[in-house]
Amino acid sequence: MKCATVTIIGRPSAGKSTLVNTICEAKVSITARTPQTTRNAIKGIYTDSRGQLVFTDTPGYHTSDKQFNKRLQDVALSALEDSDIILYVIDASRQPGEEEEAIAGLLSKITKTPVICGINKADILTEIQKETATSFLQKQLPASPVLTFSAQEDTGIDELLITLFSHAPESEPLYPEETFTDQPLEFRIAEIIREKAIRLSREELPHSIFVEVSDLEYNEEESKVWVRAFINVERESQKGMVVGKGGDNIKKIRKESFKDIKKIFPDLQLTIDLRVKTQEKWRQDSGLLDKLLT
Ligand SMILES: Nc1nc2c(ncn2[C@@H]2O[C@H](COP(=O)(O)OP(=O)(O)OP(=O)(O)O)[C@@H](O)[C@H]2O)c(=O)[nH]1
Repeated sequence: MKCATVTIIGRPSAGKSTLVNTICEAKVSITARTPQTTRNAIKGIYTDSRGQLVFTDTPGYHTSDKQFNKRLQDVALSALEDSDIILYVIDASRQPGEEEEAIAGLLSKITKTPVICGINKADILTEIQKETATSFLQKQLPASPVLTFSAQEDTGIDELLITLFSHAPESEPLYPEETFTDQPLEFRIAEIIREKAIRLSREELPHSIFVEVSDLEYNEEESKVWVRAFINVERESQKGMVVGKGGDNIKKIRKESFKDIKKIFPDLQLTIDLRVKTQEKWRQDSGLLDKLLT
């Protein structure tokens, strides 16, 4: 059997979360049109007769030196050093630019861990865009194989898995076969709510939101489960944007979250108590950042 930990790196919105979801066929990470929505190193686990691949979905790599982005960068770098394989995903519909060069430059310095390059969004790329991206990657990372696929359309993914397994070391699986994520339940629930809150709120909000599941109670006799969660915003003024007029928006967030959380508890009667709270400057609170990023 083979088993490898695979760290996915790439610019924000390259499609890293979509790729993990497609491979693992489960909603383990969150996707949204807003860049940099993935704050944690989330694992998706894929197992078949060849062995097991454990994916770490790194946050978007940023060159900014602000504390928040710096922390994201630290997470990406520490995850890279620990893995068996690095999968570098690029969205070739955008020009490479400074950020892409920074990532490629960083990866070119890695000698011990194999780097596999993936050109994503093949479904919307022109031949010229594919060629430009391929030659960029061949120049920057001449030792790395380059594959083209569409995470969204699920094309080229089988070839990607073949390449990943060919670089995976011989080893016993790290997780039981049926596992697709090792995230604690509270975290999965918080991620579902955060995704809905981001999708349903105005553009300027996303980075100011984090979700905390404060209570998760089961009543086995009555087949009931009760969830209390807080959507935390940074400023009092943002609270209204999440809650919406007459509570309209928060109701929508709860309704949409309910559908996905219900899938986790199909046989239980689910109640969600969702509230909005202001926690000023949470992004500058390093204690809280530690909690969220580990
Ligand atoms: N056309 C097309 N769109 C894609 C594909 N893969 C991802 N997308 C879209 O690209 C956007 C970003 O995808 P994500 O998976 O959230 O990207 P990410 O790299 O995880 O982003 P961060 O978490 O911000 O680092 C979403 O709107 C996806 O639907 C693809 O293969 N084709």
